[in-house]
Amino acid sequence: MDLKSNHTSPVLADSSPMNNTRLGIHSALLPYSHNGSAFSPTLFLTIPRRRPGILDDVRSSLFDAMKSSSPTHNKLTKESNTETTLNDVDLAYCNWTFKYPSALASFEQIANKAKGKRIALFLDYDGTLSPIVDNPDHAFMSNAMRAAVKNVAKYFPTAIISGRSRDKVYEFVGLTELYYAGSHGMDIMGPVRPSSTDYKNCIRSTDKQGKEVNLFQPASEFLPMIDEVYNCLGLLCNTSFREIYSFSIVKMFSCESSIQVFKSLVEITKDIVGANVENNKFCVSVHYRNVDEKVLEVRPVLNWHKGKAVEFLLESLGLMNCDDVLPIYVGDDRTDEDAFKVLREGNRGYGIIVSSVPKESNAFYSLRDPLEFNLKIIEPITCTTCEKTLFGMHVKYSILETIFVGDTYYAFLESLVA
Ligand SMILES: O=P(O)(O)OC[C@H]1O[C@H](O[C@H]2O[C@H](CO)[C@@H](O)[C@H](O)[C@H]2O)[C@H](O)[C@@H](O)[C@@H]1O
Repeated sequence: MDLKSNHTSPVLADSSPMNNTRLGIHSALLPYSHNGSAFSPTLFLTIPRRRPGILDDVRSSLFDAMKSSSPTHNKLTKESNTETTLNDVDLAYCNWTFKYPSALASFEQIANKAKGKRIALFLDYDGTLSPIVDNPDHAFMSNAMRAAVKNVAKYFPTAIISGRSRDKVYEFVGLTELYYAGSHGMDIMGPVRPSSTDYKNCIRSTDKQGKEVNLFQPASEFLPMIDEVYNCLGLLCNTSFREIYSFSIVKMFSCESSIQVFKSLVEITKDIVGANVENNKFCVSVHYRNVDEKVLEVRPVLNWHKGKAVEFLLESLGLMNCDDVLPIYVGDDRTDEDAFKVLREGNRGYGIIVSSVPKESNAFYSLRDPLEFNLKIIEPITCTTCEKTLFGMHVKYSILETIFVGDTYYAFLESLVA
């Protein structure tokens, strides 16, 4: 098994591509961010001076580039009889979907691929099942989404893989029928594996309902250090983070010790006020999205990520290397890319990226926002011809949406539940 921990230091990672100020800090890194931007593994701190950030510039130049290589979309408005252009943002998004087609529009293609296969569904939480909101404690999923996920899980093994702590994401989702992986897959509670001896730190345990499960925590040796970092950051936030008026980003760095992390953060963020620190058990998130949609994360340097968590769960479910299994992973941020990549590289399944802005991804398909990913109603249907009870997904907003009627529809559904 390819699980290596070469360092005992945690990593601070962030997605901002800004580079105004550089402060070198020792370390080996894992480049993680929540915003989908890739960055080079160099060490520096970046402190942009003004809002809006460079992301806006990048975005607008990207849009300009797309626009100039696209046909002009003009339309005449009936009322004013004046010419108006299609909104630039929509146009850019529209162009992007040539590369990452909408999972809704491509349902037939997905359905074809799923024929005769068992689907295994992996879902990210923030930005996928819940909308992104300012306060991380208020990222609630809607009841409709919960009901949809519950229904999906009746038919397909379904797991949530989140950067949150496993307990926290379970608290939000509240469905006992799912498998949960927290801390970006570093804390997995899954089905009892046929053999857990090949994974260090994989133990038998019981879940909240007393059911026997496997608990895999590949980063458990980092726990004391992460706790220390969390305590330091918590103190820092209480004292100096009051009201954010300027914008500082630690692009990414890691240190010999959490004390160094703490000292660096004090220095970098002394003018920043109002941020919020979240303990995700094996990771610590420092939120400063009130300046921009950013989160800084401290996590162990460990060759373990959401892609590995998908593989681990597939293996635990006895679905690994099975030709008749189609894993689907839905996620929205940089950490989900590891899972998309695993599915794409092995030609095993489909990643679906939830994004309202164009960005490079290893996913195959896209969805615009969590509202579009509403698995709404999935209900058993009785086929009028064969009288078998079938599995139905036929509502407007669903990645698995189907509007088939008649035989084709039933044939597809039958193969799904076969
Ligand atoms: O893997 P995920 O389930 O997507 O979790 C990733 C991070 O999500 C949360 O932060 C993000 O959502 C917050 C609530 O909408 C938002 O305020 C923040 O700006 C986003 O980055 C969560 O709070 C983090 O701990 C997770 O790592």
